[in-house]
Order: sequence, then C-alpha cells, then structure tokens
Amino acid sequence: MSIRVAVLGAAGRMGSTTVAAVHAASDLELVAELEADGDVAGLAGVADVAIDFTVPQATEANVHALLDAGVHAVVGTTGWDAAALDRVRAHASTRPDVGVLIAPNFALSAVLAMRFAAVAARYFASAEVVEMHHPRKLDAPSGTAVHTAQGIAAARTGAGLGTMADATSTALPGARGADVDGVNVHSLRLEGLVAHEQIFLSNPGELLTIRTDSFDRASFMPGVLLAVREVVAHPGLSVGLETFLGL
Ligand SMILES: NC(=O)C1=CN([C@@H]2O[C@H](COP(=O)(O)OP(=O)(O)OC[C@H]3O[C@@H](n4cnc5c(N)ncnc54)[C@H](O)[C@@H]3O)[C@@H](O)[C@H]2O)C=CC1
Ligand SMILES: O=C(O)C1=N[C@H](C(=O)O)C[C@H](O)C1
Repeated sequence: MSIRVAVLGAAGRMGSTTVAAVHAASDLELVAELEADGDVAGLAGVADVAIDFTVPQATEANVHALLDAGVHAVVGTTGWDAAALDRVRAHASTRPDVGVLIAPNFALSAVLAMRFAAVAARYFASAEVVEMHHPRKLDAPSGTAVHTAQGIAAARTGAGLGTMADATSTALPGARGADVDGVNVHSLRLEGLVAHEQIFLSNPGELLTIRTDSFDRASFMPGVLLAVREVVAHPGLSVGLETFLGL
C-alpha cells in the first residue's frame, strides 16, 4: 500500500521539487498540494505524511495543526529555535501515534559534514562555520549552520574544552558573525549559489576544512523521501535526519 503524501509550500523552490519527487516514487501517492491559507486540518484522514517546505513564520503552526490532525510531519523549513522545538516536543508527547521530523538539511553530504564536524570538534582548539546561500533565503544563519554549530559546541563541552581564543576587542557589528553556543557562524548571500557550508577546525600549525555543496535542490530529495518512509515508525519529535540514519 502506498503512503499518502501532502506537500505544504508546494509552489515554492523546495515544494515544487518535492512534488515532482513524490510523483516519481512508486510507493508514494501525492494527495494534496497546499500553499498559504491551505486547509491543514483538512488533511486528517486524507494524508499519512505531510512535508513542510514553507516559511519560518508558518511552519510551527503547520506542525501543531498536523499533530492535531494525526498526520506525520517531515519538516525541512528552517528558523526553529529551542522554545519552538520544546512546544512541538510537548504537543507530540500527547500524540504517541504521530511522528514529527524536523531536519535543517536533507542532503546526505550536509548531514555527513555536520556529523564529521561533531566528531572532529573535540580535537581542535578553534572552530568556525561559514554558510553560503542564494540571496532569496529568509533566515540567517541557515538552519544547517545553526545545527552544525550546536553539534560542535556540544562536542567541545563533552570534551571539557573551554571558550575559544579570540582577542577581538573592537569590531564592526556582525564582523565576527553570529554566536551560536560559543561558535561563530558567518552568513554569505550570493546570486548563483544554492546551499553551501564550510566548517573550519584548527590547531596551531594545522587546519581541517569540511565542505558541503548542494548545487541543485535534487540533492535534498533522497533524504526527504527516506524521511517520509521512516517518520511513520518514529513517534514523537526527532531533530535532524541523522537520527533516522543511525549516525
Ligand atoms: N531541510 C532542507 O534540506 C532544506 C530546507 N530548506 C528550507 O525550506 C524552506 C523553504 O525554502 P524554499 O522552497 O527555498 O522557499 P520558497 O519561498 O521558494 O517557498 C516557500 C513556499 O511556502 C509557501 N507558504 C508560505 N506560507 C505558507 C503556509 N502557511 N502554508 C503553506 N505554504 C506556505 C510560499 O507561498 C512559497 O510557495 C526554507 O525555510 C528553507 O530554509 C530549503 C532547502 C533545503
Ligand atoms: O534556504 C535554503 O535554500 C536552504 N535552507 C536550509 C538551511 O537553512 O540550512 C538547508 C539548505 O542549506 C538550503
């Protein structure tokens, strides 16, 4: 039996790519394409899984409505903070029949780059993240960069590493990027780019650079389809595709 799938944000860059990918998957059936003002509650009994590629301002309300409707959610929209994740986690705990995955990046190269950075972080004195995207992106830093920095910070804390050396005492606002749990994150917006990230880890005399590039939104589709097939077996809130990959 096929999985019935709805796509929220279906007319967008990611939504339209996702609609095509779902159409092309023989085990999935596309049952709804929603845009702003679409009837999310009306998906109850119609869709098994909804994929959300909308906007940061809309995605949390969509997830709560999907939980109420008993529809599993695969969310790629970024801009989530800890408080919003906590609200979804609490709501999901009241619906043990529903799974929610919120993943800042579905490209396998990006998921692995984040994992490699977290593994490496304990061995390096300094770490910074640079993300580069198309200029139509609404949020900064990217969700991927935030997740990367959080992984690095957690690994450093776990290894007993302290604050990174940085003697900067005068700076233009933003010159040292955003501080994500003590890791500096820098955002570039450049015409012609899709989604790219570089992670720098250094010690005296050496530098490790980890880089991931999405040149095309097709790069996200294998991860999105994997998530649709897996989310039905993962009740509660999962954050990051790595939780479905055993990484
Ligand atoms: N997790 C991942 O692998 C990836 C995540 N993203 C994220 O996905 C999101 C969407 O990115 P794009 O497709 O480039 O943006 P986009 O602007 O091209 O598409 C967003 C679409 O959502 C629609 N929309 C707005 N409010 C809505 C609502 N309440 N209900 C339904 N539809 C609504 C808009 O009309 C638009 O068609 C962004 O947050 C982006 O950061 C993007 C690429 C990969
Ligand atoms: O807006 C985008 O394009 C992307 N957004 C996600 C993010 O914020 O990390 C994933 C990918 O980088 C593309």
